[in-house]
Amino acid sequence: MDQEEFPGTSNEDQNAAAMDMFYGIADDGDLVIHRVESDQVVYKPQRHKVKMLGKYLVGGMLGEGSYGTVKELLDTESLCRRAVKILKKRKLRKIPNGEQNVRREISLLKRLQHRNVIQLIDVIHNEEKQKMYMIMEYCASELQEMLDSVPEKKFPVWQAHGYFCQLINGLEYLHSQGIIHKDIKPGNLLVTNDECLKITDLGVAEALGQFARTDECRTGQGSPAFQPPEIANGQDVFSGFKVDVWSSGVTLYNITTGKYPYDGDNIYKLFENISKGDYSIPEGVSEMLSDLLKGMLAYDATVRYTLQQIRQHPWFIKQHPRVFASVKIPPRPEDPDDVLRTMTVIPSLHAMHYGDDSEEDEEDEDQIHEFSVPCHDEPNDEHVSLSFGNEVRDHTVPFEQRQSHDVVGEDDGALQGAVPVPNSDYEMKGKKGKSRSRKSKFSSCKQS
Ligand SMILES: Nc1ncnc2c1ncn2[C@@H]1O[C@H](COP(=O)(O)OP(=O)(O)OP(=O)(O)O)[C@@H](O)[C@H]1O
Repeated sequence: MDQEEFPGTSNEDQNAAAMDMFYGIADDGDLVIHRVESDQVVYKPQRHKVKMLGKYLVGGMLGEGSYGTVKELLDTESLCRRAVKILKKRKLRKIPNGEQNVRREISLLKRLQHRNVIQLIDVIHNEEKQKMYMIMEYCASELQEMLDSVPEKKFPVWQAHGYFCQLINGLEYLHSQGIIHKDIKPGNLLVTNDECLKITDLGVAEALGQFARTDECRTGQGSPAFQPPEIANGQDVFSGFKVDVWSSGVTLYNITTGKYPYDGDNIYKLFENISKGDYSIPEGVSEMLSDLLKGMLAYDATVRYTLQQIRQHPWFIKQHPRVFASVKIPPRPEDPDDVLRTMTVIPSLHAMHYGDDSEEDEEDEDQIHEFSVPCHDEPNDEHVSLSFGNEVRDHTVPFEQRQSHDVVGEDDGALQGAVPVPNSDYEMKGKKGKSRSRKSKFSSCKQS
């Protein structure tokens, strides 16, 4: 801010005076926000923190699970998009079987390679920070997120069929490797931009012994609504393969009808309903699909369909006409205009390749006065530091061209469309926040 604007006053006074200029108070005491044209807004270059994890450039948050956060990466050698699950060992210790589940998931994923099973690319340990990084193939969305984006919460039959066939392919591969997934559900089925389904989350999966003669299992820790009667009844020993067939049946039921075969207000009620075996198939479901669902949701696991029977079922074989429009991958909630879910590493790439103009920054620094206003979307605001060993770099470079909407406080209705711009430099500082409703750390603007 130009010191001459408010001579002889403290920074706080100047900020307050500047705020008055933009908000103003009308005669009736109401707050008035003065509209400022976008061409009057000049962005001050900001430092953008570029994070590297080995050869990977770290982008924005993709999601958060109970075990850790998932962020986007760019492999700077192959230029492949990747995802990293960041696991804090201290947090894992607080989750029942947390460390054991992660260790098992890593050891299982390491030996798997199939188009319909998520590929684990790399695992990085940071003993000093007690963190673990699981680098995986990048997926654009998950079935659950796609279902949640439409009011009817289901896919058209032809689209559901395409996903279901890929689920059966992936599951058949897992079973051929002696692995029971035990937690098949739409939330664990990721989708790539080219519609390839990937089974993920092998945290509660079980590998049958190398010389096991049956698929007998004794534990089930999957999501309750997808559990078969034998688990709901507390049976000691049950067929692992048939558990996956059942939960794939519940998944098929869900993605084609938007409903669940069994529900309940709590897990006890839900398990009671599952163990009664009393469910119905909604009206409008074709006879062919209804028949497949009944075969997959057979109460008695011994008569429940096998994967081979599913493959041979007429509904599985049928070419379903594409009569209804597909459910698309929705834009990320934090950026509704970005329908293509563009790479979140772009700001970092920009910062890396357009270099540092810190001279200008330093000149301006004395004139910057700070105040806090809510803004949105600052991907690095709560970023974990990824620097460790010699492998990882963690440095700061300015990010020159922030998007205009960065200065509009979308979290604050009062600021929508009306940018509070003083006629001198300002830096706005926000609070730390979470991925989907993150607040901007800074957005600054000056009036020319
Ligand atoms: N490989 C990936 N590519 C893109 N996004 C991913 C990838 N893996 C996970 N995600 C996103 O991150 C979110 C969290 O994933 P994660 O596997 O940690 O947890 P979850 O399966 O949702 O929950 P939980 O671990 O509690 O069962 C997912 O919902 C998904 O949106």
